[in-house]
Amino acid sequence: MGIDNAITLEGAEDFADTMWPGGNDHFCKTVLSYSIQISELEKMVVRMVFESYGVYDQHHDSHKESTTYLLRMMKYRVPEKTEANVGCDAHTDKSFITVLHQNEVSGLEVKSKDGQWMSFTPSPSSFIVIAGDALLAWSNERINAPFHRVVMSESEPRYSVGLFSFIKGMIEVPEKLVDEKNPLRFKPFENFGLLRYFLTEEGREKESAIKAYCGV
Ligand SMILES: O=C(O)CCC(=O)C(=O)O
Ligand SMILES: [Fe+2]
Repeated sequence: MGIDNAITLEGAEDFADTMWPGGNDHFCKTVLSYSIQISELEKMVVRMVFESYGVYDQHHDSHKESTTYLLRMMKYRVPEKTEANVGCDAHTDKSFITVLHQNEVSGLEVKSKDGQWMSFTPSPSSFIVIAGDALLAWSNERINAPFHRVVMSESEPRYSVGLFSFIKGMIEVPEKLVDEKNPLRFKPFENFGLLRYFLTEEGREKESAIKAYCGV
């Protein structure tokens, strides 16, 4: 369960109204303040990415307008002796960017491109920024959306909170990120429906085939 439109008071209130009869003002203020501050970090990362690819002026405003945020809070209990793992299975996120934070209990592991699982020592002042599938698509596969998982091996429950940014509607790859060396690639993404080839001739030809594949 998560809070949609997490950087608006309405988003926090909708969630609180579902959880508590009569809502919960204190909860709303706390999560709203957290979400807004972490969304500033997300926006800084987005800005750096857009600037580094030289597409800030042309694409940043429309990107900003179509961004929404989801906040999810997670609890991982200590596994019973007979249980192998009660964390979360390896996956990539469907988001554009995910920003994670957790209590002092470790467990998050991220897979490097060469297949090694890397773990972290949690710190109250550190946030983990992970690229999601939408950023992989937007960057025409230049930015990897890494597999990650949670493996519980400590004797305390683990609490984490994730702010996930999403692009509403279709993901368009900036023209600058498509060239002969990096032709636009087709990937139908679960949750995103279909990714159109906006820019290439090949894409236009394939569009009807893609639509048929996705049933739209
Ligand atoms: O709890 C964590 O640190 C990771 C959670 C996660 O990967 C997710 O919710 O997608
Ligand atoms: Fe994740």
